[in-house]
Amino acid sequence: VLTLTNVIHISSTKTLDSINELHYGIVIDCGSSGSRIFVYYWPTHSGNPKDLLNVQQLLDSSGNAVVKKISPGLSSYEKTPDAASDHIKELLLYAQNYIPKEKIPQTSLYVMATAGMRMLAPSAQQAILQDLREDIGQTFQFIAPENHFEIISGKQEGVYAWIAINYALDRFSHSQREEDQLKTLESLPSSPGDHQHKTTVGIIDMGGASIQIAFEITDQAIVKDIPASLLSEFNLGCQDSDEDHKYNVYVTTFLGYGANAARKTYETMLLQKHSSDSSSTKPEPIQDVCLPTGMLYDVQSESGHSHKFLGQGDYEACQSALEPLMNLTAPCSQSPCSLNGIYQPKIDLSGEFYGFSEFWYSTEDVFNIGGPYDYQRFHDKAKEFCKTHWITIQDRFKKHLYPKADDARIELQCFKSAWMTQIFHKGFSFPTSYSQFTSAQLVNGKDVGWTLGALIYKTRFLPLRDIERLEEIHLNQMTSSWQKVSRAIDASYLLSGCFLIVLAAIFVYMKRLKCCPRTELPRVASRSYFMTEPDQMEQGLTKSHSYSL
Ligand SMILES: Nc1nc2c(ncn2[C@@H]2O[C@H](COP(=O)(O)OP(=O)(O)OP(=O)(O)O)[C@@H](O)[C@H]2O)c(=O)[nH]1
Repeated sequence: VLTLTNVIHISSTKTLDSINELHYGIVIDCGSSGSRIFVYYWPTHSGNPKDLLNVQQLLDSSGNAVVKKISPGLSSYEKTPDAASDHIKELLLYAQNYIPKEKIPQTSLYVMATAGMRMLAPSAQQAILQDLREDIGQTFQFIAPENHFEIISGKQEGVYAWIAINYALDRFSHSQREEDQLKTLESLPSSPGDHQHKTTVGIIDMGGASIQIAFEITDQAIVKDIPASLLSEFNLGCQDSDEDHKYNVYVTTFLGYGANAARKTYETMLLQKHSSDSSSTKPEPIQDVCLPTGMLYDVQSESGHSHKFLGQGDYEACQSALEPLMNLTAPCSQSPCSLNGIYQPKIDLSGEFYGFSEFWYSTEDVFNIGGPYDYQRFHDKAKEFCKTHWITIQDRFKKHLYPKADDARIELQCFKSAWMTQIFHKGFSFPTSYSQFTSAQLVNGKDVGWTLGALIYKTRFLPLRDIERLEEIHLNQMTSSWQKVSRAIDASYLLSGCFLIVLAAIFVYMKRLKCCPRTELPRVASRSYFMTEPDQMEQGLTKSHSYSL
């Protein structure tokens, strides 16, 4: 028994090794302001088709996420596409140090570009992507077929961000016990085997060049009303038949509405106003209510001319000045509409929303109030910051009183604060009393950028492979255990059979002894008995005994 247990133990240890194996994946976010690499890992899938992969962000030995960002963005290689791969190589050389060497050829690499690249002409986009596809494949051993280098749509970016945060908040698990608890709390009827979706959160992601908004629609009547271009229906489960992970998400993107792009549009608007204003024969600087008081800011126009803007530090005037840029009066063919005449279904204000990128940086970097958003608190901070004289702000900056901010941040904090709040309250129509909005970057220690969602989506079928492998291992283990057990059973049956035969032989022999005493057995007769099966053993003994005589 000991030997059998040991054999099973050894084989299951080997199996466990393969089950506990770690897998790696890399996603590079090529944004308008820079490219950022993220490394993720996950253990082999649990084997339960209802579970998603357990994807984690890779940390270094000090517990810091393996992340690196370089500037400028990939789109800045518009005129020099041949140099684009050097930009990405720098990130990969950094990341590959953190992945076990033997795992590199099994690690998928995804290079995904967003709004900066979307804004380029198709020929420029293709030239950059081609350079990456050729050079990265030759230089690195990662799994990186051509379709792993792509410019993702704003809709994809929004859905990926939505997946990332809901995954980090554990809104995709559907354990029956949790559901039952939830239902008890909500006094909803529960039926066995009834797996319901947890409530998901919505997202608003404001990057440098574009904004995405995405939230789940559970009401089928509203789903039917949403134009296909604004709806994403997807299944995160590894099997199409998996109803538990099917979602209908309203998602839309606004290219050119990201904070940096909006600033450019605003500057163009000021320049146009200045040149069209008959009284503006006076020389520059041009007054800018969206810059801190007294700040002199150099602006490069699209035609390449330099201009000077002078900060007026008037936050509320800035908010009003930005309203025309949101195009709120555009014709709205299906109401209600948000920006640009785009339909946006009524938002359930009892639900939660999370804001990323600019929403996080604008609340946290200078004001230190990232996390749950409070309109009045943010408004007061922003108003105060804008009206503060630029000399004072610079002085504070030099004294490291804004340790999370860089030069670009403090220069545009006033403008970005106004843009963020206008987009949120006027553009997307969240009332100022809405208290379920949180700006975020990390949730439960996980970076919740869209890259995490992209990886979860791209690897959604991997569990199938693991499930098949686990089933195979399980089957082999069952077969080998059964073979061992059945061999053991065979052996014990054989032994018992022999034992019974011996017993029967002894019994027959004893009976015979009673009727024919041994002393009377003639030697010849003994030889003839030797040929009779039931007495075989006794005959042997007799024989040996006789021979020894
Ligand atoms: N403090 C801080 N600010 C950042 C960081 N990364 C980006 N920003 C700021 O946030 C703005 C938006 O940057 P991202 O969120 O990276 O957006 P992006 O990917 O470049 O933009 P899209 O292409 O529109 O998706 C930038 O212009 C910066 O001002 C960061 O790591 N720290």
